Amino acid sequence: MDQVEAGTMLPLMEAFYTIQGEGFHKGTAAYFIRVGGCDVGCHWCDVKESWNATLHPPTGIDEIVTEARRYSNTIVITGGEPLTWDMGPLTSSLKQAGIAIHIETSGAYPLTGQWDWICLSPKKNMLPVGDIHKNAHELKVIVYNKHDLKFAEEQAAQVSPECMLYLQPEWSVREKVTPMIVDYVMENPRWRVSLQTHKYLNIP
Ligand SMILES: C[S@@+](CC[C@H](N)C(=O)[O-])C[C@H]1O[C@@H](n2cnc3c(N)ncnc32)[C@H](O)[C@@H]1O
Ligand SMILES: Nc1nc2[nH]cc(C(=O)O)c2c(=O)[nH]1
Ligand code: SF4
Ligand SMILES: [Mg+2]
Repeated sequence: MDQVEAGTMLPLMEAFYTIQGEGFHKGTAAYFIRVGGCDVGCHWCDVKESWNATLHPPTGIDEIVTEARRYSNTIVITGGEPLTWDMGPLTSSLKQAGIAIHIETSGAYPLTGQWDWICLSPKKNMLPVGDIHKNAHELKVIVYNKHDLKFAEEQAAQVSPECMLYLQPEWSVREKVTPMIVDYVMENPRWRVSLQTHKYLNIP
């Protein structure tokens, strides 16, 4: 559909008001907009239902923004992979409404849109493109095994000096990898631990 190509409609999977569970803004209220479509293919992805964009109805950005502003002055755009789509129209409309806009992204597609906070969560199987590393406010690497710590350092070498660094256990192996992350952060205090606290709180 032309309007989805243009970013004036987006395949909307769900939108919900909750507490940001992860990373730097953990613990703060925000309205989440989950956009469908992702072909990065992380085998442990916790929202595989988001991958097929055709299952999620093309929704006009005016409708998305009207709903969002009823809930919060902070919006997190996630997915799926939001950068699959042109984020320009949605983010300029949210900006006009005076809303702070955050993104959760793998960076696998070119960065579009205007952002107050970029959380980059790079994936080995489809590396970030362009210069998103330089623009990231937060680097959040998911740790599934020991090799992911090496990958984390390779990614950290590409971000700005101000970028916050997080290691987040992959949920299904959290009991195994969390002790390894704890030791790593104590030895490398540039890094911080990020937990998916919303899953412990039983909230979306
Ligand atoms: C579902 S993704 C959507 C946004 C984007 N596609 C990305 O990967 O950054 C949202 C966040 O959840 C993380 N995530 C996904 N599955 C996870 C899992 N099983 N355990 C821990 N974090 C996970 C991702 O790395 C990302 O930081
Ligand atoms: N509460 C809550 N916090 C989150 N932070 C990042 C999430 C995401 O799926 O992008 C997420 C999510 O799904 N729920
Ligand atoms: S990039 Fe994000 S949405 Fe896509 S498969 Fe990986 S974790 Fe899931
Ligand atoms: Mg999530």
